[in-house]
Formats: sequence, structure tokens, C-alpha cells
Amino acid sequence: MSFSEPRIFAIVPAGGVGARAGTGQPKQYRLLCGQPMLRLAVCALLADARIRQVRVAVAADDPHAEGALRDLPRTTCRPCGGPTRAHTVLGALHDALNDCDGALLPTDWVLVHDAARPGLPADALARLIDACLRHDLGGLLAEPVADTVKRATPQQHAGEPVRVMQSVSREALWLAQTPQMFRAGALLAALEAALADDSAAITDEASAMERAGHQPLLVAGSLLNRKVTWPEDFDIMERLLGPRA
Ligand SMILES: Nc1ccn([C@@H]2O[C@H](COP(=O)(O)OP(=O)(O)OP(=O)(O)O)[C@@H](O)[C@H]2O)c(=O)n1
Ligand SMILES: C[C@](O)(CO)[C@H](O)COP(=O)(O)O
Repeated sequence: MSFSEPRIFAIVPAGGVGARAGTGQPKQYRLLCGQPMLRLAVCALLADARIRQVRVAVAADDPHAEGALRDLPRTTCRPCGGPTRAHTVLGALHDALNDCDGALLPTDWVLVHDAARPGLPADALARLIDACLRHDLGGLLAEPVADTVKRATPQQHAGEPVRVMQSVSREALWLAQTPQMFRAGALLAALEAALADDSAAITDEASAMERAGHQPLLVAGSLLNRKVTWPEDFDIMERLLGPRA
């Protein structure tokens, strides 16, 4: 049995366009408190010294990444962007596992973290890493649902009002955040199988692991770790980051 230190890496998928955010450029490059959102998300990961390297996966023709990440330690940028978030993560895993530096081994841990979550607090990140290492199971940050949950009726026509079809019990429901932490080899196999099956349903790493029969750990996240998705999220996030950035 080996008692060597666990090796922990991070992948930041940053190959999206930010269509819902309504910005002219990919949202990960919008400035928040004077810094690109992507840089803030990477810095949040670098705050934990246990993360050996952060690998940022961007679109092949991305002209902004190098400037946004300039001078950050332990950070590399790779042209691995794919058509969906899951394809980008899979591309980044292949890239890291095939890296001639031998950067990533199948047994290494990988944390996958959205470029669109710049507010990840250090204590939440440490909680996730500690829990996954302690149980030797992968897991994710998440928040229990606090509001009443409604399922909407299907819309027959554009412009039709959206109505409630039914209320859904919130008991045992959690909202998934990132980072999500798994062993690189297991995550690669799970993503490959899941994407071959139904790529639309794979909106996070845990979904792929669940399909492969695993039960990822749910670790308490933070409301500060919200995802910047809609136009109004930039102002909200700037206010949340204000005292820290
Ligand atoms: N093909 C894609 C799509 C998304 N992402 C990344 O996945 C994260 C979460 O995705 P999301 O918030 O949906 O970002 P976008 O896809 O850019 O936004 P939208 O869906 O509104 O276009 C972001 O860091 C985004 O850059 C990615 O790497 N590759
Ligand atoms: C991974 C994620 O942030 C967990 O909540 C989320 O699923 C990303 O979803 P999106 O469709 O890429 O916005």
C-alpha cells in the first residue's frame, strides 16, 4: 500500500460563450472588481496550496486567456474547448493525461471548477478536498434547496405565460456547485460513457459519475459560490466579492 501524498489538480472549463449573460465577449473575461472573472476563479483555486496545477481549458481561437491569466503561478492554459461544458472537461482530461510531462495520472484527484464561479471561498474549497480525501470518494460542493420548488407546464407557443404544473418536494434536494472532485481516470471513463449515451443530460461531472454507478459526496458549499449566468449576476457578484477582491 502506498502512503504517498495525494496529488491534486484542477481543471477550469472556460470554453463557453456566455450566451445567457448577454455580454459582447465570453463572460469569463468580464471584469469584476477590476479583474477578469476567469482570473478570480483560478486564484480561488490557487489559494489552496494542495492544488499542484490549475489547467484552464479554453476555445482554440481564444485571444483573451493569456492576458487574463498572466503571471499566475501553477497555471497552464490549454486549447481544449468543446461544444459543451462536458466535452471541454473531457478534452482537458485527455490533454492532461497525455501530457508528455506526465502531469496527470489516472489515480490523481481532479477538481473541476467553473470559470463562472469566481466567489469560491477558501473554507468551502478546503472542506471539499478534506471530505473527498477522508472518504476516498469523489464529491461536490452543493447547497440544500431553501425555496419552494415548482415544475412548470410545457410551453406550447413562444410568449405563452409560464404556469405551475405542480409543486415538487424540496426534501433531500441540493443545488450542485463546483468544484467537483474525482479521480482522473474514473472521471474520464464516466464522461466518455455518458457522452456516448446522452450528452444533453451531463451538465456536471457528478451526473456522469452517477451514471457510472457512483454516489458522490455532497459537501456544504457556500452562497458566495454562486454561478454568474444572467446579466444581473455581474453586479451581484461584484458586491459579494467587494470586500475580498
Ligand atoms: N462549451 C463549453 C460551455 C461552457 N464551458 C464552461 O463551463 C462553465 C459553466 O458554463 P456556463 O455558466 O453555462 O457558461 P456558458 O456556457 O459560457 O454560458 P451560456 O450557457 O449562457 O452560453 C463556464 O466556465 C464555461 O466557460 C466550457 O468550458 N465549454
Ligand atoms: C456545473 C454546474 O455549475 C453545477 O451547477 C452547472 O451544471 C453548469 O451548468 P451550465 O448549463 O453550464 O450553466
